[in-house]
Amino acid sequence: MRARTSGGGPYAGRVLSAVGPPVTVRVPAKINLHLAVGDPRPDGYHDLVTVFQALNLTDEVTVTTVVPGAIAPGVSVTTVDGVAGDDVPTDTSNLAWRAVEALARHADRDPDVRVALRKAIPVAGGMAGGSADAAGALLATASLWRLDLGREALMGIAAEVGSDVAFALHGGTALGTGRGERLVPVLSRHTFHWVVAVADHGLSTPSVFAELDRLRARPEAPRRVGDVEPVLEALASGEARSLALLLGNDLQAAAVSLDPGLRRTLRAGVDAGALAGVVSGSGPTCVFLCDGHDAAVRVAAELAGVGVCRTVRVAHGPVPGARVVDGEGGSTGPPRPYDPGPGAYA
Ligand SMILES: C[C@@](CO)(OP(=O)(O)O)[C@H](O)COP(=O)(O)OP(=O)(O)OC[C@H]1O[C@@H](n2ccc(N)nc2=O)[C@H](O)[C@@H]1O
Ligand SMILES: Nc1ncnc2c1ncn2[C@@H]1O[C@H](COP(=O)(O)OP(=O)(O)O)[C@@H](O)[C@H]1O
Repeated sequence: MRARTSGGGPYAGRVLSAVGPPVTVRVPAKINLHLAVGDPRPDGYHDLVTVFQALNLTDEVTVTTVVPGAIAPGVSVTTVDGVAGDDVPTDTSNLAWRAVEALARHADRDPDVRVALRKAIPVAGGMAGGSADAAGALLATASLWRLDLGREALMGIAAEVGSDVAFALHGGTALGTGRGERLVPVLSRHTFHWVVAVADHGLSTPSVFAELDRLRARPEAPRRVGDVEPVLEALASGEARSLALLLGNDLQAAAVSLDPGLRRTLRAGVDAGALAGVVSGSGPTCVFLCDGHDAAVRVAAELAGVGVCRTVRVAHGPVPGARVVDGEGGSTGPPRPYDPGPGAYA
């Protein structure tokens, strides 16, 4: 079914796409188990060597075809699980919308969709919630439009939208280089159990990178994290205790410098019985590796009682990247053009 708009508005006279059922994609948050940050590049970015892991803390992105007079183009946001969504834009600066626009340019068509975000990933928390929404919007829109896109093409568009978007599509555990957008799957045996301490405020990613540059310009520059190889070996062994000794993040010193209260959060998690804790990405979320699910539940309960953060969540990883989900709001149509494949969470 194709429809032509009538009357005014941005799509007046244009041929609109077939009005198929909405597509819903579930997409995970990430944490960085290892984050080595290089010196600033001429383009303002920093080269990274990072190990991402996707956690079962997910946003849902539903993309619906615009119906003139009924469904307007744009973005709407609802939050769940106590997530504070005030900072999430609903205009064209929303990363999910930017992803739709990037895909529309690639497909040479109008971005004639409505994007509904259901956010459970903390905002500006160092868990790449915006990037997750962008990845979800890309996959959902590509499915809605039944674009014949390969994995490489979709990953390329993802990397244009933001450094972490490609990983949100990929999921699992992966080694990221460049800005973090060049990915290689990492063998990760077993499931790792985490406690996620969500702060009551966000930290701006560019400010944290800038603070690291400032700290590194001083004589007492923070120590850099070690090589990534031992981290990869610990992941392959599946030993949480080995991995705990190796968690490291060059941005942690900068995040703590901007938000000294994080020191207390990190200490409280370990005092509560976690094997180790680390700031995720640019923070301020802190994640704590625990010795199994039951231990994580105990640590979460104790940490929640200390009052060092807004909310505490129990999570595990690795989990798959962005996936079309069936059910209400989802689509049960024929196979989708993009399939990240089983290697996505080796
Ligand atoms: C730090 C990390 C680690 O995974 O995660 P978050 O803490 O944001 O979740 C990422 O590298 C963040 O990726 P993302 O949030 O997509 O960043 P982008 O939108 O690409 O960049 C935002 C800004 O951060 C700085 N930036 C980002 C990535 C990078 N490799 N070097 C940088 O210097 C730049 O100032 C850039 O303008
Ligand atoms: N869909 C989105 N969800 C969350 N934040 C978004 C989104 N689109 C744009 N933003 C902006 O990006 C900033 C960083 O958000 P987020 O991706 O959640 O954190 P981080 O970069 O720390 O992982 C937010 O403060 C917000 O202004």
